Amino acid sequence: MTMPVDLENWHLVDGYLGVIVIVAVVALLAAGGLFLLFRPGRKAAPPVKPPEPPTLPEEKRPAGAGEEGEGATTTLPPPAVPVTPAVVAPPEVEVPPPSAGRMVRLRSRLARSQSAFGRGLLELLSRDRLDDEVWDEIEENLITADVGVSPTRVMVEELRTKVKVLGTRTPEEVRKLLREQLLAQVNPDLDRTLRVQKHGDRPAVVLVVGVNGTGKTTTTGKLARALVGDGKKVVLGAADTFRAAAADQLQTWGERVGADVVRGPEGSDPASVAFDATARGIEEKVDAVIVDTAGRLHTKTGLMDELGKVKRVIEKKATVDEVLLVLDATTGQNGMRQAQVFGEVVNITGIALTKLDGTAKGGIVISVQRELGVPVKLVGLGEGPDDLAPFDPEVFVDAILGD
Ligand SMILES: Nc1nc2c(ncn2[C@@H]2O[C@H](COP(=O)(O)OP(=O)(O)OP(=O)(O)O)[C@@H](O)[C@H]2O)c(=O)[nH]1
Repeated sequence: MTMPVDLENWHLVDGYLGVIVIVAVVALLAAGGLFLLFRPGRKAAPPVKPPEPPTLPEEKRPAGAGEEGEGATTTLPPPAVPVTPAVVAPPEVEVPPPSAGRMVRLRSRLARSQSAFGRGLLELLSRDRLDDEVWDEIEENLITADVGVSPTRVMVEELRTKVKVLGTRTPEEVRKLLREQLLAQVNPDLDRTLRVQKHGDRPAVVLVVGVNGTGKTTTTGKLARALVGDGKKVVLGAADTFRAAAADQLQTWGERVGADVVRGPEGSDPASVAFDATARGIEEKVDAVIVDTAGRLHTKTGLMDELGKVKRVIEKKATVDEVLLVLDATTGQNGMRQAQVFGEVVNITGIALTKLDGTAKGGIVISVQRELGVPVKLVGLGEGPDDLAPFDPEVFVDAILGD
């Protein structure tokens, strides 16, 4: 039996079939897509990592950080360790060497800076014929070394007479002759004792004056060290209130040898610092109070007022035993003029000649003593803390002659 074919509706059947085929194709495509998307083994997109916490470089990392054992899941803070307060050791107090024999120890430095001057003179004086030209040269050498005009004339006259008497000279005789002359000019008979002896209960007071930059503060500090080295007790007064750094500098010098330093605010009255330092010295029964002053050379009257007041105020409590003028040996004639101004303003009792290691013009010892009528008591022979020595004329002259 055959089914009759409805030819009239055939086109309808044909339309349904088309739709079914399209739906089937779409369904297949969709299934394929899903398969591709979720097939086993397909790599998933990397998850977005949360930002890592910042890390410290190795040496800055706190101890224990990042050292947890494997598999640790939680990080506990390390147990609190009780903090022991750090013990701050008091600054070590130094014991400086005594002042005696220092110039001998520092002689090589002196010889290094001065022997050219001595060698030149010895060579000239050893010549067979000493005519006027040679004598002029000798004179020039002495002037160049800052011996000063009058002492040079005196020396040349004396040498001329003695050479005439001697006639022919051996090198030893020449050396002896020159040594005598130089020593006579330096004058070994001057009293170079530093007045730092206590008066009963009261300390001696040393006032340090001079132009800034000459080594005034350094010399004050070095002197304190030398006195401590000699077994004395010292108080320092930082009356150079003009420059705070000067007081700081002095404080360091004092701390190193266990000496108290009295200071005031920057710009305060130097006289009041000097007064307080003297009072402290009396209270602590020290041997010596050393007062560093500003002594700026604005005007002569200004300087006179300042130093005069400092001195008067100290004298309410003690006596000023020593007024030390600090003079830079390298400044030559300029330094000499400054020294004269100070000499007119205060009664200088001694000279501390600094930086003698840095100049060949050692003749300044002779000229400054002559100009001021005051002995050189101390010499600075270097920047080291113990490079200040009591002046010894014989060691000085021998160093010039390269002995
Ligand atoms: N070579 C050498 N240098 C020295 C000597 N004495 C001091 N000086 C140096 O000179 C410089 C000036 O010294 P200071 O003590 O600061 O001078 P000052 O006169 O006190 O000057 P202010 O501090 O401005 O008041 C420093 O560098 C010292 O080390 C010395 O005998 N020889």
